Amino acid sequence: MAEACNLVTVHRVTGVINVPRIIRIRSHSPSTETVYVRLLLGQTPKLWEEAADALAVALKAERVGVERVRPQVIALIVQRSEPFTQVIIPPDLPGDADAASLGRVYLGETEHGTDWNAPLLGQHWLVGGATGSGKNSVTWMALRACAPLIRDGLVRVHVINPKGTELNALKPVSYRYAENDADIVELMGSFWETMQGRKRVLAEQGRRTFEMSRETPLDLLIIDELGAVTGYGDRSLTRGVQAVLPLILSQSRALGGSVIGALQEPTKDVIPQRDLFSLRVCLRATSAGHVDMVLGEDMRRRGALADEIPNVPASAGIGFVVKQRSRTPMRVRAAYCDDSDIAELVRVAGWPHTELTTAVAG
Ligand SMILES: Nc1ncnc2c1ncn2[C@@H]1O[C@H](COP(=O)(O)OP(=O)(O)OP(=O)(O)O)[C@@H](O)[C@H]1O
Repeated sequence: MAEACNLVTVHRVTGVINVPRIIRIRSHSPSTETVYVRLLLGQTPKLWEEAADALAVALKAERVGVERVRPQVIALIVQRSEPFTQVIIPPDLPGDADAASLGRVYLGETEHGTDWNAPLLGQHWLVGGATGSGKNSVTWMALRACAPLIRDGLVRVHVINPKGTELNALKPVSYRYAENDADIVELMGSFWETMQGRKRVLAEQGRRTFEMSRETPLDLLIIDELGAVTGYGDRSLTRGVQAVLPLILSQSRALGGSVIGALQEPTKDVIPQRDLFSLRVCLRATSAGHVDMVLGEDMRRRGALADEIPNVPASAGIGFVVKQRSRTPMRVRAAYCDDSDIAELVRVAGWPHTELTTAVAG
């Protein structure tokens, strides 16, 4: 196999063929395995990345990703078939604020059969993907983790929903909610003012880092259709948003402001400061170019084949993230919140509010 893919070396004098040694194979599931390979002298991980397509054909695999493990050792992620054949059910909502850890939010599963978690506190998330790819699943999972914290006043949700769809279920539990252009610009402006106010509070308290409390809650800004508000929307909208969004993205993390943005058509002009989003997820994409635009340079070549995810409902929620440590793409699937899961999250997040409304109505 290595020979067919030009991954062997030949001794110049003796003519002996050196074949890279397989150190270990780990099977995560019938569909995915990791093969650890010791590189031959003179070989680079990049050489193997460039041979990934040929390796996939030779191994009869759908995809081969190449991960740098340590000097001279790489791991080949060999995906033979779709690892995610079932919809992933979200775990129970955390019952109380203590149980909800925003340092480690459960989002779904990885191709290695492990939980897919990501920190939300002090982080921004970007979710790219074609229409119908399931972008909102990631947002809903973040909100489920936040539900008891919203109820207890420790998290405030600011929602920008230009399409007025699905996320409108959040209206009753949102601190701020906007659908039309003027309201969106106003909401963004007030979010930035909140962050500036927070800066003053922290300075007065002599603190440099934010701690989540009722006085200083986590302000979570959710932007559905980031592209519309930063790029291809009406000029008054995009101008207003562009005036503050870069400031919010660059300064709010340490002040208790997090942003989750969803994006359909990832192009340069609509992704503001991509690198400020610490978690970037690329679900099914319509073009190869979109993948690197969301995940970062070279990620498609290194195995994030999001544009090859079939455009069928059974693929919703499947995509790629980049492992922080090795900078290698990893296939993931977000858990799916159905209408009853969303209703439950809104009920828990809005509990005192709902109680109050019921009491008044009664
Ligand atoms: N994580 C998931 N697992 C399984 N199915 C999902 C998942 N997420 C979404 N779906 C299914 O895919 C459909 C499309 O999802 P959704 O509308 O969230 O996609 P989207 O990317 O937000 O699309 P748009 O950009 O058009 O709003 C949903 O109606 C649901 O049936």
